[in-house]
Amino acid sequence: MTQAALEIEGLRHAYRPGVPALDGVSLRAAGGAVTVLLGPNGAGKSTLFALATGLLRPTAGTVRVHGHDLTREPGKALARMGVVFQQPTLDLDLTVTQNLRYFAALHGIPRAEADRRIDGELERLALSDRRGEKIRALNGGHRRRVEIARALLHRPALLLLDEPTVGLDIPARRGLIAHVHALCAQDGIAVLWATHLIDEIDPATDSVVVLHRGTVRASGTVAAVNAQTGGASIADSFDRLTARPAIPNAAPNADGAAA
Ligand SMILES: Nc1ncnc2c1ncn2[C@@H]1O[C@H](COP(=O)(O)OP(=O)(O)OP(=O)(O)O)[C@@H](O)[C@H]1O
Repeated sequence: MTQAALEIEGLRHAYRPGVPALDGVSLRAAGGAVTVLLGPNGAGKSTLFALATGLLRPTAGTVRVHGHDLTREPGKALARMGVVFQQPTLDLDLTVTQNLRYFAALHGIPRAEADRRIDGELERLALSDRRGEKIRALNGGHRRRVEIARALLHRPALLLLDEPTVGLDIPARRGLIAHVHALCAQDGIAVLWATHLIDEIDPATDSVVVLHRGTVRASGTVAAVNAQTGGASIADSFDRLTARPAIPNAAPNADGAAA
């Protein structure tokens, strides 16, 4: 099997002894595609992100980023990874450019090169005209885009996004989803996108990993997951895999439109 940008094997973590939040999770995220980590509240998505970024140490299992083991070669593994956490981490009283320059400096990117990269990322995220504004003045969708621009400045091979659309309205959500898919296609980076929202999956292109109560219940393309469950759609498969009772004839809504 060829090397994927992210390879997780047998990952386990328990916050309390005997109560695993993750219990032997394995998954891969390949370059040029979005892998959607789909799970309901409490499935273990944020725990997986904390382990994949080295914030928590697993009780068992491995995380490899472009072949670099996160425990044994944390510097090399983290250098290839960009992260957007669920909770925004921009400095509200700095401008867009100041936030991005600060992050570039932390990565040791020289100022002139940092400014070139900042210009490029802001342009493709349609934010060039906001560069001099304080983060406080931006709406939620634009703040998220700044976080994505920041996560890409050191040219990672892997981008981790933990529920990046939380709090955004529907047009902002759609815009963010489209931007991230375009980044994948343009740069060939791998994206792991955690969500509980089925309508954030592009059934034509995305891979899906369904996580429930700390274990992977199914994975693969949408067609493969539906074949595994016998579901008529990914929404149906998700209900079957997470044992949520299906609501007959329910109208699709913003949180779970059938794909
Ligand atoms: N710091 C913590 N201490 C103890 N238990 C925790 C902690 N963080 C998470 N948990 C528990 O671990 C399990 C997985 O939680 P986690 O936050 O990883 O799930 P999630 O899929 O990200 O959920 P959500 O969609 O609600 O963010 C849950 O049972 C949760 O209560």
